[in-house]
Amino acid sequence: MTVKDVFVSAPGKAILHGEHAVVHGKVALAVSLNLRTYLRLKGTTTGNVCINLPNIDTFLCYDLSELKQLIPASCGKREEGKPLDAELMRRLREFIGVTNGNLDTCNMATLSFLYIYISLFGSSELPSLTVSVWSELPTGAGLGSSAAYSVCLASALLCASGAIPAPLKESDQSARWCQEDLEQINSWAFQGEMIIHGNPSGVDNAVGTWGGMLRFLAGKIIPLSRVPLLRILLTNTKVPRSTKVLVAGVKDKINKFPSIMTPVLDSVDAISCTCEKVLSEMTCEPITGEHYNILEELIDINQHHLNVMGVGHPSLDTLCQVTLTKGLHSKLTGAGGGGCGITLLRPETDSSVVQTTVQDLKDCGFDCWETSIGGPGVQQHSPLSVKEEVREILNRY
Ligand SMILES: Nc1ncnc2c1ncn2[C@@H]1O[C@H](COP(=O)(O)OP(=O)(O)OP(=O)(O)O)[C@@H](O)[C@H]1O
Ligand SMILES: C[C@@](O)(CCO)CC(=O)[O-]
Ligand SMILES: [Mg+2]
Repeated sequence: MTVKDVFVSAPGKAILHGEHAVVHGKVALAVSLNLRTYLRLKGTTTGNVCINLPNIDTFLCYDLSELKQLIPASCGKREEGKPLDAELMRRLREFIGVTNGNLDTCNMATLSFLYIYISLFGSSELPSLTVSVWSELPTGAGLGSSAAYSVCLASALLCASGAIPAPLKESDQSARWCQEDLEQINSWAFQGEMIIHGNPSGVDNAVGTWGGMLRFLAGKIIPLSRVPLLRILLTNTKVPRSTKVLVAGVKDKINKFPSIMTPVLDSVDAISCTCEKVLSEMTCEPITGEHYNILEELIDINQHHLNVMGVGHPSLDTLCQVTLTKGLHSKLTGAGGGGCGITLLRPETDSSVVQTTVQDLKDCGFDCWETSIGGPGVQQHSPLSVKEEVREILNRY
């Protein structure tokens, strides 16, 4: 069986409010970014499955006959959206040589690819193919790189397996799937996130799938269509961290001090709800300085709560202090522990202030840029419509 070629992309995300609390059933507000992950899947006749992940220096090929041995009897009987298939996970871990629970960058990415590939094709015939992924997102920095990766894998492999149609018509440059297909992509991407994150809430893969701004609560996704245009500065402290480890740390703290941590999570929930209310008011009445004052105070309070949860970092404190000297308010975004932060810019923030702030943050060794938010969710592309720089990288493999 030779599968058809597929080219897809999915956006990264920034969480405005609710990271970590969302894992424990609280509201999160998240928004897609204009930075994307691109995946090219090519049908081959080599008898191999190859995966090229240049962002993480991973280039691997597996013989189909080896992979066939890993297919568990349960394959094909399982529905998407269910907990991971423990037997397939056990076999895959053994196959790629992971015996303890600690998965490094390369193993996590490889495991989630092989898991989705075998789950989707295992009940029929494993096809020979090459998957290459390249991302504009920093890997493991809080901008949802794992979710964008999982959403790309899920959409391309579902499409190649025929489980969902390819939406792209000959004359199109890019196309999106219908709601039902997006739900399937989202739930397979969630499986990928389970392998990478351990215990994900699903907010990141939902943003990667649907794009725009979302309210997320216990798996329920509500797109927020009426939101004001927000100017946001993104800063990558470049301090490495693992979402899986940070999420597990917050859980331990909640288990250790339930009566202390529960009110903190409830307060974060109230912050997300208040922020949503203010954003909605800003679309139906004239925007005032007071709206921005409230948004800034919410950012400050949430940043303190995130420090209480133990997911702060001295580099993030520096970000908050440096931006505050310019009258700007920042918080971490994503899992914290380093990684990225967001800074809210006011409409009247002068470009000279933005420039000097960016320079001051760069002088701290950080990457910093003004970003546009609300990019489209997962898309299929005609290869020629993709930016030349991305095409050139993916064409190397
Ligand atoms: N471009 C990519 N190529 C291959 N693997 C990737 C890529 N992007 C992300 N990954 C996988 O995702 C892991 C990083 O996920 P992690 O959840 O820790 O960070 P994040 O998703 O960037 O941040 P957050 O979850 O806080 O938003 C990497 O270790 C790797 O396994
Ligand atoms: C830290 C967290 O809340 C957000 C990571 O972007 C984890 C999750 O929701 O899965
Ligand atoms: Mg992640």
